[in-house]
Amino acid sequence: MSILRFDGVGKTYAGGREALRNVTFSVAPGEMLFITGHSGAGKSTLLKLIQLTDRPSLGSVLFDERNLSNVTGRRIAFHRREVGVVYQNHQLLAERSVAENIGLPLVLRGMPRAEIQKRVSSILERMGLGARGKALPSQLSAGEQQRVGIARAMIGEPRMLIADEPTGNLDPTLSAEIMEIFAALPGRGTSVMVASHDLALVKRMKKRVLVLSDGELVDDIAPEDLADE
Ligand SMILES: Nc1ncnc2c1ncn2[C@@H]1O[C@H](COP(=O)(O)OP(=O)(O)OP(=O)(O)O)[C@@H](O)[C@H]1O
Repeated sequence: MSILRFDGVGKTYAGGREALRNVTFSVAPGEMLFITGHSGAGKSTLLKLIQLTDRPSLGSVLFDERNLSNVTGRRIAFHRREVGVVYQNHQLLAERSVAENIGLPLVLRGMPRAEIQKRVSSILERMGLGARGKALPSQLSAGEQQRVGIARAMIGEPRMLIADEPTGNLDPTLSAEIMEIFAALPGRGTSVMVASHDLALVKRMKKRVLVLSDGELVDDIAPEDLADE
């Protein structure tokens, strides 16, 4: 049983650039893994195929045992509810409070306000942002803003959380702190997949690491094989 399975996936962009070649791996429910590789290795392309912002040219992507090539039209929006996304620059709404930013995905789903408030307070606590709900994003530090981005992606209890270079704008200490937050997220039923070019940082987290090079999956390192590095 897997939440995500790539089976012989290839992606060639218009113009002939082959971004992914014969990529096969699977992710168990609640598993945490990193994906790393040099710039242009194909990390963002792989994440786009999970969000259905792009489609494979070859092979198949299965999410919760469903082939995503059969997910079209209105069903794309339902699929995206199951995939929380954390962005590098967090993309928070500047004029909305932290609590409003985090609750927005639930407002869009029409959830009752009291239930949204309850969930938002709980996730604010969990992210160590308990006192910052009424603040505007600009009043927070870079690390706090990224924690708000993670909270917003998690609030809908997605089956999988994906993040593309979530520490790209942070200094090394904050980057490690944010990666620790990702590493602590699974175990509540959400699988987490974080892309980062920073191999040294990723290896320190002692989680599974997929390594892409020129579009090919060249390594799939188990946490126990990172223990002594
Ligand atoms: N929309 C596109 N059209 C054409 N080529 C693209 C497109 N998006 C990405 N590419 C190319 O596909 C390859 C893989 O890009 P991708 O963004 O997936 O790599 P990445 O590993 O995420 O890199 P980075 O760490 O720099 O973000 C690169 O050569 C890139 O130039």
